[in-house]
Amino acid sequence: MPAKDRKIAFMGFRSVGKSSLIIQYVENQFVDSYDPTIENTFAKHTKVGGQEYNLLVVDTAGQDEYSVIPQSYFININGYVLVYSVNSQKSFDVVKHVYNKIIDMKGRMTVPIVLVGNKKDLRIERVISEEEGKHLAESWKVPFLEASAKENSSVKDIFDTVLNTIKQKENGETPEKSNCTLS
Ligand SMILES: Nc1nc2c(ncn2[C@@H]2O[C@H](COP(=O)(O)OP(=O)(O)OP(=O)(O)O)[C@@H](O)[C@H]2O)c(=O)[nH]1
Repeated sequence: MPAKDRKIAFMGFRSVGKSSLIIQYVENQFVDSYDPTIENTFAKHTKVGGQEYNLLVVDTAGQDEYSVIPQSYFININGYVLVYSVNSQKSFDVVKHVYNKIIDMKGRMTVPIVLVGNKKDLRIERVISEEEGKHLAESWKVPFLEASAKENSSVKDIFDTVLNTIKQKENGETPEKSNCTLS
């Protein structure tokens, strides 16, 4: 099977760790300093479920509730990773705004999205429980993961999950449908 070209965008509030998750995945390193992103694109060749991918990852400038999302983030993007950090209520609120904007532009049924709660290593500072994240993802009917770029926890899972979600949507499956049995 030839490698498939896929492009995904990471979105969410400032400083939630979008760049850190991507750099951990692409370069296997964690940088503790904070350097706000304007926009970056990273390339990585990967294999998920026997399928090879030429993956492009767009690291966006952090959004807030007032951001107008550039048209380019809606064109030629196959899937979205929406990130909040578990120590920030504001980032959890902003991720809902970003979701609504994507859905307005792309339509609920067609758009592959994964919700990620990052910085799960910050146990004492946590203000968003895992249950709250799970609940939000369930209401959107999208996969949910908690991760830590710092501890390299569940980072590869994010990318595997978004590529699998894109594949399911392309095959016309929903997670519920693909699990159902006919009697
Ligand atoms: N403890 C902890 N800190 C993290 C984690 N991920 C990122 N950080 C830190 O959070 C800060 C912001 O990380 P970035 O990756 O730059 O966040 P961003 O979402 O790309 O930020 P913008 O470019 O402003 O949108 C940096 O100081 C990181 O070192 C994590 O999993 N745990």
